[in-house]
Amino acid sequence: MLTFRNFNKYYGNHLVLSIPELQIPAGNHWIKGQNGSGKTTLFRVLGGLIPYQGNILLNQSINLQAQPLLHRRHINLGEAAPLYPGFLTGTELINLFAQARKAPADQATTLIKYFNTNYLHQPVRTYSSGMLKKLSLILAFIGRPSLILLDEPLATLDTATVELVYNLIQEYNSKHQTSFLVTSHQDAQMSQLTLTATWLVQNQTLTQLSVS
Ligand SMILES: Nc1ncnc2c1ncn2[C@@H]1O[C@H](COP(=O)(O)OP(=O)(O)OP(=O)(O)O)[C@@H](O)[C@H]1O
Repeated sequence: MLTFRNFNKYYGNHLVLSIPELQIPAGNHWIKGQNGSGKTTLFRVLGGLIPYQGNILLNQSINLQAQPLLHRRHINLGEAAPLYPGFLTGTELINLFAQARKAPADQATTLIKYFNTNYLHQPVRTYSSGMLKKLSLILAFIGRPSLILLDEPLATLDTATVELVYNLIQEYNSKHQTSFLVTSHQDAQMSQLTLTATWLVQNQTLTQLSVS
């Protein structure tokens, strides 16, 4: 699914990640790593938010940096601490994302009901952190991407909503062959997910810890 070749990410002179050659197959992947190891940086690179050196290919064909439009159609990013303009409502953001990603009809409505979000008519600045997280998850699941990146999706969610997130990941995986990269500091909860492999970000690189 993802191929890294001579990949390096620096902030100024500070090397944060270096992956000379790596393949990540399709499926569900859990990315672990200590605070400051580079997980969010990796996701921001894969989400097309920050530049990098080298090549990353999706499905052997889409070069993420050279084909930004295809990239955006195929990879969705749910950020750990999303920032949205506070004056927009959740509904406005969802409509915008659904239109931009050519989402299937009724997908947004189904997701809104699924996450029981009855507050989306209010501006984003009035949301609690859990309410904001649910909105960011709806936005991450909108469209039909090949890959969804979820950075700390479980943080600030109540137990019932965590369960909903797992079930939706499994559903997208089996029905639409969507792959997932998920970071979490919550080991016990991640074990509920059927994982293809677990990875560790450490010493400025990404290594595979285990395969299911
Ligand atoms: N915009 C930035 N400019 C400069 N350095 C940055 C920037 N963002 C992150 N870093 C540095 O890159 C390294 C990796 O940070 P990153 O946020 O990717 O880690 P993380 O694994 O997601 O951490 P956490 O688990 O605490 O969220 C850290 O040393 C951090 O200081």
